[in-house]
Amino acid sequence: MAERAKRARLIYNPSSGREEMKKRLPEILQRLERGGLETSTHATIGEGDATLAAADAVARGFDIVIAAGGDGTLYEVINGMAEKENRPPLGILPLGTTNDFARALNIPRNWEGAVDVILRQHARPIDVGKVNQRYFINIAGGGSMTELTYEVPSKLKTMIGQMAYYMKGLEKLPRLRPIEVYIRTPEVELHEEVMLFLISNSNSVGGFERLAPDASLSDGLFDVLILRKCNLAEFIRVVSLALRGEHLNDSHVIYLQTKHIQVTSPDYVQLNLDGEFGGTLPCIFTNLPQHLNIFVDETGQTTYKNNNPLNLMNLWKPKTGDDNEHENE
Ligand SMILES: Nc1ncnc2c1ncn2[C@@H]1O[C@H](COP(=O)(O)OP(=O)(O)OP(=O)(O)O)[C@@H](O)[C@H]1O
Repeated sequence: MAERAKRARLIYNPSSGREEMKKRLPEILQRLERGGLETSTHATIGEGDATLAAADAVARGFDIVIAAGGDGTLYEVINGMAEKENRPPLGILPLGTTNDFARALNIPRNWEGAVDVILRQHARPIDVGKVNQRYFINIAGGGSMTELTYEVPSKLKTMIGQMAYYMKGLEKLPRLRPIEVYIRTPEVELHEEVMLFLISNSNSVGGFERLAPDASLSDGLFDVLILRKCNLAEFIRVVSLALRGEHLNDSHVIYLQTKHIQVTSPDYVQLNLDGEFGGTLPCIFTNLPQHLNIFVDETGQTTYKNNNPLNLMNLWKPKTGDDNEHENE
């Protein structure tokens, strides 16, 4: 008896990035089908819909789930899958304004290359972060500037792409304020006034490629970076060091690795999870080791061009497809 074709559920956000998915859908479906994946689609209609669609795809027994869009869509899809017992492998088509996680996995930014990664079905087990009842795969953070990613209106991003982040970042710079936090891990306890804290799974975050140089996506550990209270000049200096990966020895920076971390604060602190609003403190972060299988480029051929790392405008600039093409395209 012939083996049945694998069934894939393609969950896509038609509004992602420059709305490329709307144009490319027939070609993407054709390539997936020719590559042997019987594919059906779900177009998301708004916030939270990709989470419902992913949970539904798991319940209906699809062999593969594909998230097409930006980091926001990926975040929602992961939140629909992470709780489930039988989690099918996940493919990513990075067609959003920000695609930090696809970048961390070296998934090609061009749709043909990304589809081919899915068709080769080389899965890598990836850690997932759990915070209260939500999940993240790339980074969680709180404090100055971390709310930037979800404060920029989607329409503005569609219209002017990354410029929208520059504008918002400049607007916020004079209003940087420290927050008071209590941080508890199995290894340390801290009580500090901090500008921000980041709890990272990968090293590719918001345009910083060397933020957590030892971060591994599969080691069961978070890389935690905390920036102590500082003034504007010091803030900019540490950020420019971070762009070169030279910030870890700075006296304002606390760096540690852990699998479990509790953060509380007397202040009102919003959480950013993979670029989306993720509730407020207090929070408990737990690393779920190798919780999801994600298709990656096993050939190692995908490389990303580095933008000018000394350009301070990169401060607020998540990498994009528009200015971040692959060298091997
Ligand atoms: N049909 C839709 N129309 C408008 N927004 C939608 C729609 N479907 C989903 N969304 C929302 O769009 C948000 C952004 O999606 P996504 O990350 O894929 O695109 P993006 O262009 O990279 O934007 P961002 O930079 O905000 O992540 C998601 O958080 C999702 O809730």
